[in-house]
Amino acid sequence: MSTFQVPTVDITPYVTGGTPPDRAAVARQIDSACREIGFIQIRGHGVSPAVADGLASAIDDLFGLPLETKRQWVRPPAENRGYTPPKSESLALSAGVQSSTRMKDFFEAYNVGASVSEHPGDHLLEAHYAENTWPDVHHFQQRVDAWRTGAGRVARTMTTIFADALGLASGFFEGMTRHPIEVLRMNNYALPDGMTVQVDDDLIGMGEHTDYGIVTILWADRSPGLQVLHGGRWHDVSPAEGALLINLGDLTTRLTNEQWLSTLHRVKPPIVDGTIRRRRSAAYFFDGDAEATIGPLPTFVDDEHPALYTQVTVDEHIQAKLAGSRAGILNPGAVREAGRVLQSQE
Ligand SMILES: O=C(O)CCC(=O)C(=O)O
Ligand SMILES: [Fe+2]
Repeated sequence: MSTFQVPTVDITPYVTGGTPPDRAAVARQIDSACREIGFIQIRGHGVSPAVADGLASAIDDLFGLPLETKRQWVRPPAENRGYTPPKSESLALSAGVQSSTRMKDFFEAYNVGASVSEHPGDHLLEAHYAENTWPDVHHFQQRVDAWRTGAGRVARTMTTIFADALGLASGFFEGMTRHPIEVLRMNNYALPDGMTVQVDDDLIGMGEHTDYGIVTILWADRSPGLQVLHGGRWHDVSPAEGALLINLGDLTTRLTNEQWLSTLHRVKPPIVDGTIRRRRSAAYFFDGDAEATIGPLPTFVDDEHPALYTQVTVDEHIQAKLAGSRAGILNPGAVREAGRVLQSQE
């Protein structure tokens, strides 16, 4: 495996009010990172280490509980909330890639997100804004909500930079993120005691997929396992101490008519002495208003660049993705993502 590096960008000028030239320099760096890689490591994001430590400790307290205890917080597949036991989801199906012979992904997860009650008075497509189930873990909600608030702020800062970098009107993304679908998925990669699987190269923590929305803010501990597809090969990615990973989702790819890429990624934690080395991560998905319509923007379409996607609502797009990952229904709308995975396997 090569020593591939994702670009690092310090976004301080957008967090603490930098000068216009400083901001323009950040926007240029983000533009080239999004065109070439679709994954960025950011510094200067302003979320305190104490808040990150709180998130990590909440993850540890929760996933350290017995499987049977955690199972009481499982929610139906249609609601992207609560506990997901190991081997319940197949992320590759969300990307339109069939993996019938492969065992399901072994990650376990806990999802929380923006709920109807957080947007009183808005008429929401309720399926995307289900209420949260909070586990019976001391101060779990406080610790996790502190992270959600910080990650939400980073997501909005990133979309401000995106508008500048893409030459769009400032405020463009605000228009489609008044009450965004927003989910924090906390992931734990470790085989629970008593689970027997063949520990071989096919064992996958989380199958290859692109994220679904506008942008993802990814906190990860520094255990290896995350890999991104670039130039037809999988590369290991690990954030530097205190940095956050940012990756683009499919909605941004659709808006930019593939000028910017939602990068395929997967998780394969290393196997040491026949067992999996534990890894933890938390992906904050910032997905746009459910009723917003998304398609290639006119500035990215011309005779040489015909529109590669039709207009869809965020609701339709996210539902098709979740049906793939959570309900096991291959996503027929992910033709272009599936093509990228299959190309990498040739
Ligand atoms: O565990 C990781 O680093 C990646 C998680 C991820 O890709 C996701 O939750 O969508
Ligand atoms: Fe992901």
